[in-house]
Amino acid sequence: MAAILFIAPSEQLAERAQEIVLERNMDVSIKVSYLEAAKKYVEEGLRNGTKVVISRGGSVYLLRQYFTNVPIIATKLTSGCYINAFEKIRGIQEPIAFFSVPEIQENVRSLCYLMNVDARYYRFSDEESAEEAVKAALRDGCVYGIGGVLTKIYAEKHNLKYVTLENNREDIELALSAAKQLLKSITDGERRRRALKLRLERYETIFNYTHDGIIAIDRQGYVEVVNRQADEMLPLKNKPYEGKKIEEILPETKLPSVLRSGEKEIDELMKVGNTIINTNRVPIIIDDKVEGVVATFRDIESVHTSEQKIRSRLHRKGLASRYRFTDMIGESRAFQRTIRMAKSYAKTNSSILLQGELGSGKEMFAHSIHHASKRSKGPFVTVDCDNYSARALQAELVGYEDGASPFGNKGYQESAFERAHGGTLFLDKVASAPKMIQSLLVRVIESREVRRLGSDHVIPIDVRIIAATRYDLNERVREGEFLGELMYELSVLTLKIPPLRDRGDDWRMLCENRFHFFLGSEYRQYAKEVQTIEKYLQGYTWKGNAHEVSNVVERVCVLLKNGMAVEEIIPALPIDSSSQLINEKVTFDKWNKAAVIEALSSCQFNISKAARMLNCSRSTLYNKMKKYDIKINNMNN
Ligand SMILES: Nc1ncnc2c1ncn2[C@@H]1O[C@H](COP(=O)(O)OP(=O)(O)OP(=O)(O)O)[C@@H](O)[C@H]1O
Repeated sequence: MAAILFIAPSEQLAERAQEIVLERNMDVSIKVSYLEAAKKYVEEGLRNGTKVVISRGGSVYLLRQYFTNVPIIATKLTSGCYINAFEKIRGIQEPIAFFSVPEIQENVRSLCYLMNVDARYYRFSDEESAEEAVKAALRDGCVYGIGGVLTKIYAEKHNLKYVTLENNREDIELALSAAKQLLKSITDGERRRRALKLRLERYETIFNYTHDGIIAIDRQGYVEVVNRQADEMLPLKNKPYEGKKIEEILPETKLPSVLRSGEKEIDELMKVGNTIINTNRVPIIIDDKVEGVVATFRDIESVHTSEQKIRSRLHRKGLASRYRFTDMIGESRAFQRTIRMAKSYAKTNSSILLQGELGSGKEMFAHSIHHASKRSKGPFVTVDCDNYSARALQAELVGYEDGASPFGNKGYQESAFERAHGGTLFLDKVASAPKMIQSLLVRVIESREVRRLGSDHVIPIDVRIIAATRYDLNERVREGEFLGELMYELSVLTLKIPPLRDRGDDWRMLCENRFHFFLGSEYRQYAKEVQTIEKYLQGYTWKGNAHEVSNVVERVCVLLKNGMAVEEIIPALPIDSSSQLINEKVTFDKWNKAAVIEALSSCQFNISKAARMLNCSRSTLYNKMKKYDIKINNMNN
């Protein structure tokens, strides 16, 4: 069925319409029918793509009542249609009946008056009233009836002479043109609606699948849209939200003030329950007028989660903890007790102060605690407080905005607290932090917020702090070197790491581990020498703890690999000042092979540094190395 359906009440009208349709090459389905019978064609047409219906007279009236979802165009009877009819009734003196559904047109009335026709006008609306109209005409003494096909039926039934009005070509053309135009605007409208729907669906998808919550209000402050995320993130009231005043759904809102000022507010932070939400409020300005405001909301936690995912991918090495408790070597009761304590601390969220001598494993404990904590998937950030000047340490800890770098650097820098958000911040050698940094730390830790240098807003942070020191902080506080408040903040839990000398045979296990590390596959070759050396080291107090174990073993390995005999190496081993062997070491000849190797290895095999240490020129040192056949390639292999 074509998009235009023409229902002609008579064969004659159908034929005329067909002619025009062919001439104009139009796609129109033409059916001959009227009134009730015409309904089935419209129904069929609607099922098969009909968009516009054309009909005439009473059928139009009836079809419009039945079908409200399709436009029904009427072919109008213009005055030209009556000319033929007037030809037929010329000279008749008796009354003539004019039957029609709408009010008879004024021009027909004028024509009757001019032609001296005694005209009577009868209106009807359906078949029943059509018959009644014919009967009334007969009662009124009418001898002729003029009208459409319906009243013709009753005129014939009641023997009233009748002239059927037929539309002329012009009427049909008019109706077809109107139908064509209407069809165009319907299909255009449908296309536009489809495109709009598609666009809306696309926006709706973006709207509901973006991580941000979105609320838009119109210029009067009425809510236009609220997406799913905003609904979940904010304590909104009075659902459904659309169409309500923004204050009704979000009482504390600042959107109306943006509506008034027309000024956007970017990166504002607001607290909703325990969640910190980052908000942007942007006015929609059209032709210099504020037409509404769109606000986006982002849960800082989720920002950090996605940032962390990216960050941990990019800097996996830098931000992830490097050690686990299982990496720790030591079976002494003292050490095992410390590990057990550290493991129980790991389960909490409190600050931990690690106190232990140089090289006792504080950093290793900090990593392991982080790894065993609920924050293990978050970052582990280390700040060595001994490594920076006061200004640099401040910049490292709190960061700075673009243009606020204390060193005139371009761009911004995130604070260590931000980088550690959701994870652990390890403040190593915390006692080295200058006083002004200590008070800054107190402020940040207490408020759990950090403000970058040059910034006017604070960033909430969720960080567990582990600090390390080799000093007794209580003493430092007493001496006025360390802020009492900071010590209390940091030492909610304290872990004292025992020195190696109090850990039984742990030193031997560490030595073994290091020998394996430095000798690698050659270990078995030197097993006897290693045993002798370990025996010799028995009782040494290891003031530098694991650090010192590692350094001594590394040096011994270099000497062994250079073909030195154990007897030659023994004088190069560390001894306690109380030991008698000290004199042996002191008299160690500067140009002895062991002394040259020791000097080289303690300078990481840097010739210039070793020469300075031995107080000789580089070439003298080269000569000695040649003499003793000392090679410095692959020393660590
Ligand atoms: N129990 C242990 N098992 C294995 N290796 C250890 C152990 N303790 C320390 N180490 C190693 O010794 C070195 C020094 O340890 P760490 O840096 O943890 O000590 P620290 O107390 O933080 O030192 P510092 O006082 O210099 O900051 C590291 O290479 C570490 O891996």
